[in-house]
Amino acid sequence: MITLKDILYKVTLDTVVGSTNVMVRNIHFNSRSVAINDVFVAIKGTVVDGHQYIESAINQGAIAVVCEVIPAITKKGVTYIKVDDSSRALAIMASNFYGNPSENLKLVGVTGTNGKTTIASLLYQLFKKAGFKVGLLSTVKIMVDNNEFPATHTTPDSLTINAYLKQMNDEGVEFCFMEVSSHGIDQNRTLGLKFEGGIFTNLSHDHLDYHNSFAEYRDVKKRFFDELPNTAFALTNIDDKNGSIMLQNTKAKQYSYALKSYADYKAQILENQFNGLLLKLNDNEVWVRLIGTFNAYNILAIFACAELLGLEKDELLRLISELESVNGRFQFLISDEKITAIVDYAHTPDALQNVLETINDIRTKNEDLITVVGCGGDRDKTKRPKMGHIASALSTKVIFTSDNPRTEVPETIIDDIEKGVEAQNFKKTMSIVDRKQAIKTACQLANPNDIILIAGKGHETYQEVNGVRTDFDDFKIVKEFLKQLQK
Ligand SMILES: CC(=O)N[C@H]1[C@@H](OP(=O)(O)OP(=O)(O)OC[C@H]2O[C@@H](n3ccc(=O)[nH]c3=O)[C@H](O)[C@@H]2O)O[C@H](CO)[C@@H](O)[C@@H]1O[C@H](C)C(=O)N[C@@H](C)C(=O)N[C@H](CCC(=O)O)C(=O)O
Ligand SMILES: Nc1ncnc2c1ncn2[C@@H]1O[C@H](COP(=O)(O)OP(=O)(O)OP(=O)(O)O)[C@@H](O)[C@H]1O
Ligand SMILES: N[C@H](CCC[C@H](N)C(=O)O)C(=O)O
Ligand SMILES: [Mg+2]
Repeated sequence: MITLKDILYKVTLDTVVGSTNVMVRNIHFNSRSVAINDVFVAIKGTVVDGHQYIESAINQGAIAVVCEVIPAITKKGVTYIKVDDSSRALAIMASNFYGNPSENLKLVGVTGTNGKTTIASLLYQLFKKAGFKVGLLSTVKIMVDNNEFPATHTTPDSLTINAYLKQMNDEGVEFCFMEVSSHGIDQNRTLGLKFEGGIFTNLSHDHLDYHNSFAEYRDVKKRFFDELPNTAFALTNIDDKNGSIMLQNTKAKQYSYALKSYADYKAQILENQFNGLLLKLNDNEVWVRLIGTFNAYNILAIFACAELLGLEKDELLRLISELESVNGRFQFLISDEKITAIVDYAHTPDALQNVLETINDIRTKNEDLITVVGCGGDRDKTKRPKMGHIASALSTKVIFTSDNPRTEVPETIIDDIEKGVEAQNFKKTMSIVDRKQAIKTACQLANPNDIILIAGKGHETYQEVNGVRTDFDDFKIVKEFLKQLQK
């Protein structure tokens, strides 16, 4: 138990009705989770206004309420705190409640449209290999050193973040790498955390359903760097036209990385093949087992970040050459018959184009590129024809299939995708509703040296149909079929 006064340390209080010298058991922003002696923080959400649940939170035992508007009728014995912005207050309260755990480890945040999961996960891998106890908060999973927990968000809410950071403190974790999404920044989920460093990857059109404009999306990302302390480093991709904008107002020490421009950390691609990249990182040559130009950026960011965190260069280069691709992010295998299979999470037109262009940059005309792809049900329908167009224009053969149809009819989704295929590309395509059969067919169609891309599900381990999730793992399935074909 901790006093309300201690939880509110550094929160700017507008009005206080009642006492802050009360003992508090827990903090909640969802009234449904409130129990006796908890604090309820009322937040105006995107769907409803949490203020309308103040009464029900009190009925469930809330001893205090933090809100932007104190209700007209207050209850005796309950403390009401008015603040300017409840979600900001929540973030600071969350840190205080868990003993400011971000101050007891080195926390690095990765933000940008693409590459966050890849960079954060590879940094986790690298620091583990270097012998440290490490934490990870990512889209794919949460790691408290060796203990794995499922992730529900790319950047969880501030209470969840601090709860995991506290667990990391208890485990003696020294470094933690986390993804910082634009939703996370906008909703103050990372506010009040003490970051040792921040990394910017790149910015392209995304999440414009949530942010009103590209400029707003960019400015939200920039806020993360604006809020870094002067003890932190801010590492940015200067090849991206928004890379320097990110650092305009930061107090942190500024560092840049680039493949094309002048920068503190530079990389040159010496070889780009299906079994990896030969890179020159500043003046050091290193072979990495990751594919494609965008991974050269990711590796460079990792190299720079690890050096800024104090890893010794020679050891760092050796560890970089040992890194393995992240689950479902350009994860690849090469069969004994020399068929390359790539599993990637590309589930948007942009990402799909990116991945296909990367593969086409490496492959020669003699090798076929067979793409297996679908689109999720109950999700943005406008992306379907676009993905149909991109897949068929940039592959030799395409098999359209299902990707979590959810409550929709799978055949209808595939029809929508096929609407984007241009007449001259139709003969390259076929549709197989059953994703397992689609993958099997791709394996049967492939000749030695061909490439199979299975896009859309990446690390997911299920197929969701009508609310039911059954086990499904693209990588395991393709690996099994390619093995069977060898017999
Ligand atoms: C659009 C969005 O980001 N929503 C997030 C937001 O919820 P919200 O504002 O919609 O909440 P709301 O339903 O309006 O409710 C407002 C308040 O009333 C409370 N309430 C509500 C009902 C009730 O009975 N009692 C009660 O107290 C709610 O707990 C909440 O505090 O705040 C919640 C708590 O932090 C988040 O879980 C929730 O994430 C939803 C589930 C979500 O899908 N978010 C996605 C879009 C997201 O955050 N994605 C990013 C990036 C992904 C990427 O880069 O691809 C991520 O970081 O994961
Ligand atoms: N640096 C990069 N630049 C462009 N594309 C990338 C980069 N790194 C990875 N990708 C591609 O972008 C997609 C997303 O990669 P990743 O999961 O690492 O990004 P993310 O920022 O975590 O995305 P999300 O917002 O979905 O969590 C993948 O399809 C991957 O192949
Ligand atoms: N976070 C995204 C991921 C989509 C992945 C794709 N496999 C799908 O199910 O549509 C969503 O749930 O919309
Ligand atoms: Mg991610």
